[in-house]
Amino acid sequence: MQMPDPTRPLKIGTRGSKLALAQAHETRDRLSAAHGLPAEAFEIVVIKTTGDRITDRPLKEIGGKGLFTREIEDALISGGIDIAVHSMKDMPTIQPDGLVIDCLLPREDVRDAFVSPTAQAIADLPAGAIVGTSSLRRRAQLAHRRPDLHLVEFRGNVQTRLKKLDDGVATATFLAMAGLSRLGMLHLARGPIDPAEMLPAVAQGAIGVERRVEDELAAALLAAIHHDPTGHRIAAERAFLARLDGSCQTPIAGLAEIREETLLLRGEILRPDGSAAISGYREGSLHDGPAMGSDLAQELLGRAGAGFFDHL
Ligand SMILES: NCc1[nH]cc(CCC(=O)O)c1CC(=O)O
Repeated sequence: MQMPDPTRPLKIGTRGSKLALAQAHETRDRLSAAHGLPAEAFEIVVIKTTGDRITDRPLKEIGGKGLFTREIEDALISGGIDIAVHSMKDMPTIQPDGLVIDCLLPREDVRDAFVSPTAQAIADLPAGAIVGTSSLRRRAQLAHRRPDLHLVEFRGNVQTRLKKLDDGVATATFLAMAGLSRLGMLHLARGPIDPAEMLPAVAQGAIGVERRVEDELAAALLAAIHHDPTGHRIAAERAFLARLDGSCQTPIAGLAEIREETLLLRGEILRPDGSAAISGYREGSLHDGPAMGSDLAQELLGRAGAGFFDHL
């Protein structure tokens, strides 16, 4: 196989948060191990996105898709970087012309973690307890199960949110187990939440690597670290999301799993205020993910009827 030019390192674009950097390092280490390349063959390039710049407003107010990805994709298109590492959970379902994500790393824990200095689990929270989250999905899921809780907006990276808990702004919050694990902070989780109780976000725990479609060197390098089972699961979940036209404004959850060569997909949509939730299920062969995802989305949309998402 063609090897990277030793005088020109492969530029890996990423956001600058600790979690994003940990993911970029994992990608570099996997590439380095798969191809026997030294650390000098790679350069990590930190790119600031709109979502990173605006930290004082709820994400849904800033609006638009790709708040955490647009600037990185621009750098990829213009050749400033060669590959880009993303949390697939934050990725729009359609990539810009000329870019493709066909490399998924082995998926981490998909579950949400319950984080609180005082309570052991959701059931322990007293009526009226304040819970912080910036995720519309987690907010709607929690409001659905525990309408007595008081939900507040909790923006910022993992460190910022933990600081807010310390400062007593809220009694509890939720974070992805995957993020805590990659940050070496799993001890902060009181415990994982069973997906049957709180279905995770589409693609939670999955890292994807984006490249230019015509970049054959990047394609060959990345093919060696692609994890096929994760690819099938993410394809199903993202097809579900795509058919729902999921934006950051819509509470949607989805999880595909593989059991004995069968792909199992669960999906859920909720009213933003948690006053209703509709869920469904499909199963099929490993390559059926895209069809299963859009078919399940179609069913849920039909059951929901017009205006389902409008309630606030
Ligand atoms: N929206 C921010 C974000 N994007 C990816 C992760 C965690 C890592 C992952 O799910 O892969 C997080 C933080 C969180 O939800 O706690």
